[in-house]
Order: sequence, then structure tokens, then C-alpha cells
Amino acid sequence: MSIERVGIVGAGQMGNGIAHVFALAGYQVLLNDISQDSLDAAMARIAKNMGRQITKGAISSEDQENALARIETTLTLTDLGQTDLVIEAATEKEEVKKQIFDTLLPHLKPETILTSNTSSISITRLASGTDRPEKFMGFHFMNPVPVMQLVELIRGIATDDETYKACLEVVNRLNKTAASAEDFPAFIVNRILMPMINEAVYTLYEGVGSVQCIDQSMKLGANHPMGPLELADFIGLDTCLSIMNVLHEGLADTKYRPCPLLTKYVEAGWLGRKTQRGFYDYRGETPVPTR
Ligand SMILES: CC(=O)CC(=O)SCCNC(=O)CCNC(=O)[C@H](O)C(C)(C)COP(=O)(O)OP(=O)(O)OC[C@H]1O[C@@H](n2cnc3c(N)ncnc32)[C@H](O)[C@@H]1OP(=O)(O)O
Ligand SMILES: NC(=O)C1=CN([C@@H]2O[C@H](COP(=O)(O)OP(=O)(O)OC[C@H]3O[C@@H](n4cnc5c(N)ncnc54)[C@H](OP(=O)(O)O)[C@@H]3O)[C@@H](O)[C@H]2O)C=CC1
Repeated sequence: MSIERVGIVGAGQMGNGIAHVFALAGYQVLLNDISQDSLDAAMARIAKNMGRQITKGAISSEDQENALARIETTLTLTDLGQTDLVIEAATEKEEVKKQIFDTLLPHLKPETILTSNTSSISITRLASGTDRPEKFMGFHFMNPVPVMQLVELIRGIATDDETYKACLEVVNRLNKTAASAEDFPAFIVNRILMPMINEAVYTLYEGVGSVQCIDQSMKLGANHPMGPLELADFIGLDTCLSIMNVLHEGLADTKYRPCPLLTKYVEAGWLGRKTQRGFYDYRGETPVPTR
């Protein structure tokens, strides 16, 4: 089947970037969220990030104009019924994702491929709650989407070859690189990355180093582009905690227990960049450690 119209559920950090790359690649995009503010913020973010690409000469202002014209926004989830591919990129909570699928499914065309941008949750389990486990995939972009080359493709136990191949063609049309991950907790990237971030939080929690020293050590000592605590703020501390909980429960190994300090930040609503405060306070000129 040909994929031309793409529906994206969730206009947060990931949803806006996914809409950005699909629109630039020539797809018609329908971006949905439960809040108009999030939709407005997403469109502004997309325009700004395309502006960065124009400055660098990667795209022309005409490309930006045409791409923005290909993105429609809607607060009505069921408007995505006429799309050929749906990418769910809402909050990393299984009940939220299931609720979205339950609402959307009766309106979807039988041939539409349904996917989730989940960082960690079982694709097989998400798929089993739908009417199309054969057409369900994990379609996992990396943050920030316009910049990161990788997309993890994760097949559920029932995903058929036609669906996998169609998603692979989409990744190629986006000029990105697909990595195939088996459907086990947190797949590949987050199975490796998130325990490192959690260990950085333990390093802070146990007083081995300060926020600044921990991040500086990994940037200057291991050539990471961002320190692990800065990266956690960039991802979202709620998402980091959700992923650690999925690893801890899914693999039943105490080595994945989330650091109590991470839980404390999330319980305080200090979720990182998206709430202006996490391990750093972003409300001033430059980020300041909060501890
Ligand atoms: C949690 C999950 O499920 C999976 C995940 O995503 S794990 C997280 C994976 N992501 C990472 O590890 C990110 C690590 N950090 C980085 O790679 C870099 O810090 C970064 C690319 C985010 C910023 O790079 P930088 O050199 O510090 O900043 P800067 O020079 O301003 O930006 C470099 C490029 O990224 C773009 N960029 C920076 N931040 C951006 C953002 N938030 N959104 C979109 N584009 C962005 C800039 O426009 C610039 O693009 P061009 O090269 O086209 O101009
Ligand atoms: N952050 C990251 O680095 C990465 C995250 N991911 C995954 O992508 C998904 C989204 O993450 P991220 O973008 O960071 O999360 P955000 O919290 O930034 O955005 C989630 C968006 O979904 C909205 N939302 C919540 N419930 C619904 C709903 N029922 N219908 C439509 N929209 C809804 C939220 O609205 P509101 O804020 O009003 O609740 C919010 O705007 C998660 O599954 C995450 O694991 C994957 C790769 C990287």
C-alpha cells in the first residue's frame, strides 16, 4: 500500500519533530494533541527548527513554506481516520496509549498501519489490544528527531512482513537509518542508555559528584555531546522514570531499579526542559544546577 497521509498523536517534544521530518519528506501530516497550546507550540517549534536548517543551508525557505503547508493540526483524534500510517507519540504511559488506540481504531481504514514511538513498552502487548496486530509496529525516533539519524523498528510477535517493509520504506524516504530491535523491554538504545542515565542519578544521589561535575566528566571524559543529567532533562525525567520502570518490571532485575532521587524529581513535577526545571533550572539566562 502507498503511504502518503500520516497521522501523529501527541505534539510534544517528539511529536513536533516527527511532524517536521515527515512534512519535509513530502508526506501530508495530521498532528493531533489534547491541548491547543501544545499544537500551537509544536507548530512554532517546527518553524523555528526549520529556520535553523535554512540558516545552515540544509533547506530553502520555499522548502519550509511547502512543508509547513503540509501539516494540519487537530484536537479531534478521530480525524486521523483517513490516514495511511499513524504514529502515536503521546505520554510514555501504557494506559494513555491503549486509550488512544481504543478511541482511534473504529475510525481507521482496515489497511492503515498503526505504530507507536514508545521508548520501551512491549509492542506485542500494545498490538494485542488492537484489531490489527499484523499491522502494528514500534516506530521509535530519537530526540531531537530532525537531527538524529536512527529510527528503531520493532516488530511485535504478529507483525507481518508487508508492514515491516512498508515502515522500512518510510524510514528510507525520511533519509534516516533503521535499526531492527527485538521486542524486549526498552529495545536497544534505551536498554543501554537509560541505565547509564539512571547510574548518573545514583552518582549524584550518593554524593560521588555534583550535577556539573558528573555532566562535565562524561562530556570531557567520554566525549558525550551532552552530560547524562543534561540529557535526562532533555528527554524528560518522567519519560526516563517510565523507561526504568519498564526495564525493572520487564526484566525483573534489581539492577534496573530507578534511583529514588529520579522519582523525587518526577514527583515534584521537575521534569526537565519541558517544565523549565529538572537537574538544571532553565528559567534564567543559562541553566543552573538545582542541587
Ligand atoms: C529517550 C528515547 O526514547 C530515545 C532517545 O531519544 S535517547 C536520546 C538521544 N539523543 C541524544 O543523545 C542527544 C545528545 N545530544 C546531541 O546530540 C546534541 O547535543 C544536539 C544535537 C541535541 C545539539 O547539538 P549541539 O551541537 O549541542 O547544538 P547545536 O550546534 O545548536 O545543534 C546542532 C544541530 O542540532 C540542531 N538542534 C539542536 N537542538 C535541537 C532541537 N532541540 N531540536 C531540533 N534541532 C536541534 C541544530 O539546529 C543544529 O542543526 P544543524 O546542524 O542542522 O544546524
Ligand atoms: N523524550 C524523548 O527523548 C523521547 C521520547 N520518546 C517517546 O515518545 C513519546 C512521547 O514522548 P515526549 O514527546 O517526550 O512526551 P511529551 O510529554 O513531550 O509529549 C507528549 C504529548 O502527548 C500529549 N498527550 C497526552 N495524552 C494524549 C492523548 N490522549 N492524545 C493526544 N495527545 C496526548 C501530551 O499532552 P499534555 O502535555 O497536555 O499531557 C503531550 O503534548 C513517549 O512514548 C516517549 O517514550 C521516544 C524517543 C525519545
